[in-house]
Amino acid sequence: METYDLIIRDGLVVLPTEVKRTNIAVKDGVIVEVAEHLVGDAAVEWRADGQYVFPGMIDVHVHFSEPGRAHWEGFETGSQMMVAGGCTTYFDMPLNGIPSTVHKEALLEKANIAAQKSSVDFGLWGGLVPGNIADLRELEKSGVVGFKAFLSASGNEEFERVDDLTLLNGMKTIASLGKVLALHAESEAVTSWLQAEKVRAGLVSAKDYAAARPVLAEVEAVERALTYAELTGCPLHFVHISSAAAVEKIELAKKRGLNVTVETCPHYLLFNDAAVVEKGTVAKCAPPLRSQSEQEKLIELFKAGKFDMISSDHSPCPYELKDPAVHSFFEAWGGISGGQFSLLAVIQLAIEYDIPFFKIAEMIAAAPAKRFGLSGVKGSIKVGMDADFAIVSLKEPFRVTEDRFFAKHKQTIYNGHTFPCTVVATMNRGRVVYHRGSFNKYEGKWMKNKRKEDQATIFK
Ligand SMILES: NC(=O)NC(NC(N)=O)C(=O)[O-]
Ligand SMILES: [Zn+2]
Ligand SMILES: [Zn+2]
Repeated sequence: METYDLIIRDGLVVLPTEVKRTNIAVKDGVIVEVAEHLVGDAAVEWRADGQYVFPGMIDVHVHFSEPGRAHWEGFETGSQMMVAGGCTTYFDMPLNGIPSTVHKEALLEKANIAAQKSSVDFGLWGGLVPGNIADLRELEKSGVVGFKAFLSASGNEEFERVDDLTLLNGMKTIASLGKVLALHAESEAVTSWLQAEKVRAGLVSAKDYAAARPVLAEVEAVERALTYAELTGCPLHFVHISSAAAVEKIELAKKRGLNVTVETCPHYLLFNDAAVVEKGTVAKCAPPLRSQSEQEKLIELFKAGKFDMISSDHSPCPYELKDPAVHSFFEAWGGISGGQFSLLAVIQLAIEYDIPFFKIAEMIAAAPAKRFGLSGVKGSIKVGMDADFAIVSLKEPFRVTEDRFFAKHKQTIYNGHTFPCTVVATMNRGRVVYHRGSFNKYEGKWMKNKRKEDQATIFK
C-alpha cells in the first residue's frame, strides 16, 4: 500500500475548471494524486468534510518593509498574517524597506532575511528607478519575479518615481530580458499639480485628497504606459487599478495584441469613499477609494473576469504615521493594511455575486503563477504541483478584530468587517503552516522566476 506524507480527505476541492468532492495525496511537498477513491496511508490524514480546498493564494503585491523598516511590518509578522489568510506565496515589493531592491546586493540581502523569517514561500520584485538600468540584468539573473516602477511619487524618498526617459529605456531593457514591468499608474503631473492647488488653498481633507487623485490621473498614466509598451514591446502589469475607464484602456490594448495584465485589490471592491469619511486615514491609499458608482462598475468588471488577478497591496505602517492629530490627510502614510483578508474578500464577492469558485481560484492563484513564471510549480490543484492549499469553511463567518489580525500593527480598514467564511488551515508544500489561529514555524522558499516563456506569451 502506498504511503504518503499527507492526505486531505473529502474536501470540496477547487480544481482548475470545477469544484469536486475528492481526495488529495501529497508526497515530498508535491501533489501526487487527486482521486475520488484513494487508498493508502499518510503521516497526516486531514479530514476536510464540508470544507473547501482552494489552491493557496499567490499574492503578487505586498510591502513588508524589511530590511530597514522592519518596525513597519517585517517578514516574520508579515508572512504569518498572510498564511492566516490562506496565502502560500507572496511577492514582496521593492520599496519601503531600506535599501530599495534596485540592485543585486539589496535583493540578496532581502532574500537572505526572508528565507530565515518567512513562514511561507515568497518571490521578490526588483525596482526600476532613475539610474539603475545597468542593474536590471543582474536582478533578472538573480531571480526577481519582475520589475516595478512608480509613475507618480511613491511616498517613499528611497524609491524615486521614473521619468519618461527612464521608463522608455527601462521598458526596452526589461523587454529584452523577457520580464514584466509592474506599474503604479497615476500621473505625476496631474496629481502633484492638483495637490499643490489644494494645499495652497488649505484644503486638506480626505475629500480633497481624493479629488487630487482623480480617475483621469490613472487613465492618463495607463495610456502613456501602454503607448510606451507598444513602442518597446515591454510586457506590462498594472497594479491596483481603481477605475473602469482604466480597465477599458487596458482591454483595448489587449485586443490589439499588447502583452498586458491588470490587477485590482479587494479594498476597491468592498469599500468606497464613504469608508474614508467613516474610518479616516486607515482607509487612505493611492489611488484613493472611489465613489460608490465607480465601485459598482469595478464589481461588474470583476464579475466579467476583466481583472486578471487580485492582490492585497498590503502597505502597513506604525499608527503614528497615520495619526490625524499629527498629520493632515495629505501627509498621512498611504496604504491599506489587510493582506490577511484578500482571499476571504474575494470569496465573499463570489458568494454575493454567484461567481464560480474555480474562477476565483484562477484570479488568486493560477493567473499570478502563469504571469510571473511559476506555472508548472504553483497555482492550481493538479498532480505535480506544489501542495499549497487554503482550507476554507463557509459555515463559520469571520469577524475581524485586533486579536485575529496578525499584522504587526492592528489598525485596518477591515476592523469590524464580517466575512461569510473562515480560513481554517493553510498548507505550504504539504506542511500545515497555519491552523485555527496557531502557526507552525516553517522556512519559506524563495521562488525565483526562471520561466521566461511565461512572460513572453500574450496572456489572454
Ligand atoms: N509606498 C507604498 O507602499 N505605496 C503603496 N501605497 C498605496 N497603495 O497607497 C502603493 O502600492 O502605492
Ligand atoms: Zn502603488
Ligand atoms: Zn503597493
